[in-house]
Amino acid sequence: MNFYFEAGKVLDLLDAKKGSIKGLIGKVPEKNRKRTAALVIETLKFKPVLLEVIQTTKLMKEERKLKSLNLVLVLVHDLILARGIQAGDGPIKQAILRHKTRLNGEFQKLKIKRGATSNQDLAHVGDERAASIPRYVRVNANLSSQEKVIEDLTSRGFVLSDPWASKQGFSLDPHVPNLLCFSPEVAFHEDQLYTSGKIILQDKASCFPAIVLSPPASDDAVVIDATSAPGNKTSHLSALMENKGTLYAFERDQKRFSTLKTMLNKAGCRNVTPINADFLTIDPLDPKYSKATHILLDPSCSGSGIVNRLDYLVESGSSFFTSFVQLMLIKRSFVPLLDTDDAVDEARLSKLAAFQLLMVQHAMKFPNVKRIVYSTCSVHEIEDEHVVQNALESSEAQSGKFGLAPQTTCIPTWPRRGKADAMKTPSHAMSLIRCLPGEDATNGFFVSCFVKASDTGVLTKRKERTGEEENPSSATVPRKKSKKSRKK
Ligand SMILES: C[S@@+](CC[C@H](N)C(=O)[O-])C[C@H]1O[C@@H](n2cnc3c(N)ncnc32)[C@H](O)[C@@H]1O
Repeated sequence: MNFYFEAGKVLDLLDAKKGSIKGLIGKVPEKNRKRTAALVIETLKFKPVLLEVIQTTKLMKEERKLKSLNLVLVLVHDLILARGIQAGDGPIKQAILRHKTRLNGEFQKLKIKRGATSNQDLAHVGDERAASIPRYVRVNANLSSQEKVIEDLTSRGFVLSDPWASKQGFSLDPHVPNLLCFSPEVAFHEDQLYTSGKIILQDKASCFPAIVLSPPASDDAVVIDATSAPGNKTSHLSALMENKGTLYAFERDQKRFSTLKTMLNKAGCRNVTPINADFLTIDPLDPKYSKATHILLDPSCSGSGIVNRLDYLVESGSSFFTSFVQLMLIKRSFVPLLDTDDAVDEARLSKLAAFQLLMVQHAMKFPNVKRIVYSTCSVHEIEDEHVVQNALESSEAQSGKFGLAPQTTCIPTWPRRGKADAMKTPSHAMSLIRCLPGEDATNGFFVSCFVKASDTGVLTKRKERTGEEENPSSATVPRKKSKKSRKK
């Protein structure tokens, strides 16, 4: 059983972002290392299928002894996809064997449903589009500088050149300051720049929200990251704030909160106050938080934009599909996340969208907030443009006079904007940012930014110039009719 425990532990550590597959397997006692490596990789390849089988059979719900999802995953892997569980009898093995027939049955049903002719057809082989995504490396300005990192890299043979031409080449990203692009084959998990927190491995698109929020860098700044773990965007915000002021970082999940704290510590974020709480329960008028002028909302989403699934499972953890969340779903039978049935999918997306809208509306209640960024790693309109449209029409937006920030303040040179036909006023889509996997050298992503009408600055300038109040951002503000126009 030992070697199953080792494999389960490696998967736990991968979920907690405590290292790379290679690094963590290197720490497994040598006698079990080879076997553990094979089991971990094979389990990751089949993880979505195994999760679905475990969920459908209600195995973990019925067998209270089974507490670790990752241990169950490796055991069920061997039961269904290998030569059976290679361990002596014990209560955990027995608990799983009691469901052997159903587990095998559900697996066969799944194969038929997916039109698979062999088990390998169900393996997660990654997405071809993932191959077009460079390895992005963000320099953590809290602990280093682009200049110093480049100096270090070039002293080790890296060259500023085309990252697609060789493994040694890297380039500066044209849209995100402090972001370097390498060949996807380059791994940095063991690199001292990474282990020391001087660089952060973060997809380009997921750097957009902090840039668009553009938080102030002053001692009296108050900023909120409402949904923080694992903390990539929090640490980015902290760096943009030059480690000044206060950044409240909320995270409702306890386990992810502990990952967040580790990450913030490693990244030298001295201006961040992490709080293990549900953002929706925070009183916007609480004197501690009411001063917040900028809020980042990157809530749980379907993760449909993430194409580097294997990398994603072991690296980013920034979506719904972490084992911990899966465990909660499997144990408590929450939303049937893995159901491929269209109707269930739609219901799940609607539920997510309703929650996402609530988060935006709640952020709009903070009395001093000027700028709110809402982002997802989803490509579904329902979680993206529709949430934005509904938020614009909400009473919170009306009373707070929120509209969309103009394109000029939302990475204006990024060419792919929101979907015009998904917005009531098509031109509003220009304020929104979309990233398309396979086309944009990033994962799929969506970013929007709400601003108080009076805080765009554009309004006044344009009024001064032309005497009228039309501008790209004010055009997106749902305005109440003036007394004059109401009379007409
Ligand atoms: C997409 S992840 C955030 C990723 C993070 N921004 C990053 O870049 O590393 C969403 C996170 O929000 C947390 N979350 C969801 N709803 C929340 C709420 N109401 N209050 C606080 N945290 C919440 C989830 O537990 C999850 O860790």
